[in-house]
Amino acid sequence: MTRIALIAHDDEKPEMIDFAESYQSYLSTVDIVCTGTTGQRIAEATGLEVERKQSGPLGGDMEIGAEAANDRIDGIVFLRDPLTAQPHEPDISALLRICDVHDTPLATTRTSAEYVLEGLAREDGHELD
Ligand SMILES: O=C(CO)COP(=O)(O)O
Repeated sequence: MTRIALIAHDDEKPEMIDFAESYQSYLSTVDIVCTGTTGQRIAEATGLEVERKQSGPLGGDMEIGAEAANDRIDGIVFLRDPLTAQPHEPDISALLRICDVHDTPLATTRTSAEYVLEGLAREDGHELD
């Protein structure tokens, strides 16, 4: 089954929830994996079933990166906060790098996230509303 990672920094969590609501019908057909707090917020807001890793600062980005390194992830939406320094910046950079290495589709903005989801949905033969 298609496996999609959803990750958002704190300032971007409202945007991520809005995004997940917009694509809820498609997201309900795939496996979703999230960093801890993002997953909790998405599950509460949408009722979608999500697998939650550690929170980002506690290693969640690295857990998702490990899956990307094993080609287990079909796409990642990572809404980063471009204006706030993160204590776990090395982990974030490592995740982005491993996506480059494995050609894992990665979106870091709302519009690029829409393009990635639309591409994955098309591959899955899912009609978006
Ligand atoms: O920090 C994050 C990604 O780098 C996100 O972690 P949370 O989803 O646990 O807030």
